[in-house]
Amino acid sequence: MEQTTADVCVVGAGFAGLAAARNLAHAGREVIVLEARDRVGGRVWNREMPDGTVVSAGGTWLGDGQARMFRLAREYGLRAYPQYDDGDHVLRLDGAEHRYRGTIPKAGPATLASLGLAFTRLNAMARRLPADAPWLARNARTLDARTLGQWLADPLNVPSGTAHTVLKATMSLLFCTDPAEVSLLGALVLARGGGGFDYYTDSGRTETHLLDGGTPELARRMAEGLGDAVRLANPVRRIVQNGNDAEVSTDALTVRARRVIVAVPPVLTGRILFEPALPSAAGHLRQRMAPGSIIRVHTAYPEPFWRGQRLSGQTLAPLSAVPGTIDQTPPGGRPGVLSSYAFGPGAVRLGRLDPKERRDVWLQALAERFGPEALHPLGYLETDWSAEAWSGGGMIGHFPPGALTAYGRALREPVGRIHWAGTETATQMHGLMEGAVRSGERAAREVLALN
Ligand SMILES: Cc1cc2nc3c(=O)[nH]c(=O)nc-3n(C[C@H](O)[C@H](O)[C@H](O)COP(=O)(O)OP(=O)(O)OC[C@H]3O[C@@H](n4cnc5c(N)ncnc54)[C@H](O)[C@@H]3O)c2cc1C
Repeated sequence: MEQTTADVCVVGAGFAGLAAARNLAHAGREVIVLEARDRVGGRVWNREMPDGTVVSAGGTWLGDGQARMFRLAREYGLRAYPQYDDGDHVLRLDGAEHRYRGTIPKAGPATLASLGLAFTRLNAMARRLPADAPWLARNARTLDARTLGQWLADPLNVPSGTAHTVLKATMSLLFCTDPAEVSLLGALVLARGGGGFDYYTDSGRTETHLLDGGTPELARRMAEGLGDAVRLANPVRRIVQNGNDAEVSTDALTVRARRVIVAVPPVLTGRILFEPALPSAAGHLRQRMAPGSIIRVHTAYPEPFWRGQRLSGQTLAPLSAVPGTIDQTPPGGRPGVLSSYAFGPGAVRLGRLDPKERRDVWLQALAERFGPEALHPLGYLETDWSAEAWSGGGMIGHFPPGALTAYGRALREPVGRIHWAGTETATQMHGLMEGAVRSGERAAREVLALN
């Protein structure tokens, strides 16, 4: 067993861990980053399709408010290019196809009024939350006892049935789970950090740019800058705290450090043995913050043929097996790449099919929107984030009812020498790559303030 020492040991080399390590190294601290996978990036991942096209299969788009991500991309020499946005988006509802541009679907005045009312009410509730301590809001218990699904199902909040269908699909997309599993208070925490739900649900604000080479290339370059400090294929099994330092152990290595930053998806802290055990709130909170299910499929075609039909490639079909699609064609324009998604219970159902059957269902769903050309891709690549052992699902861990008011204080509160990072701990841009970077920087500041 190799033994080594560092000022700070960072667990996890996603954007949160890398941002923390980078800032600590800049401040002159000796850092070691232990990463379970044989690659860095965590929930960002570049994968090669059968035709050789490389696609970003996890966190991909930057948008308004992702200033740190844009800055890091510039610093590490990566160009941001705009998302293809010409042509019509499509909303498929009740067997009808509504083409629209911009953010507001043409879905009838009652539906639109209902959507507007719901967003106004949700945003007003979100704005009233204290960003750092939503569990202290005056009505926190009431909000936390209710699910997002219950709130959406109340006709006083969402009078139109069609609007309910759209909102339920949109929220399932955001949390990758049925809104019945998400605390209303927890959902508002996400909204609060982006300035409102309309930010997270407006691709014209959240998905404005991609990085040439992909966001995983940015993570790779950040890790390269840290040199030998990043130790891949080293899942942390145990963290022992004693009087003077902490001992962080993998199967092959023990790092003795004065401080530890744990930057793994919250629920995966349950795989680490803490000695002494974590205080009950810290453990219980993380056990409850499970991620949802998301299957993402990339299909490559000789060219982005939908653009010829004056379609942007962006579609929402709440009742389809594959509710969402977006154009992810590389900047050169060839091949044409569509990224499509199944979320929550829909993704779980599709995951049960055998691969051939799932591919057939998937391509058929694309053909309903884009025509028969969609049935014959050059390449087809599935990424099921639930099958990723070191993510356990995606896109983010959510708060179930009761968790925030009972244990929320433990979200960022250090436990002895252990500090917490990860996008789920971010107060701003929570759930996004920007939130991950911000959380890593915050954890680094905590450590620097102490030593
Ligand atoms: C399909 C998908 C699409 C997304 N789309 C977008 C998008 O377009 N824009 C956007 O901004 N965000 C998007 N996101 C969210 C974004 O990817 C995440 O918010 C962000 O990458 C999380 O970073 P993190 O560092 O907090 O966690 P992670 O990236 O999960 O990093 C945690 C790291 O810890 C490692 N780890 C886990 N356990 C251990 C252990 N015991 N020992 C050592 N290492 C361990 C993991 O391997 C991982 O590398 C998307 C996510 C997914 C899954």
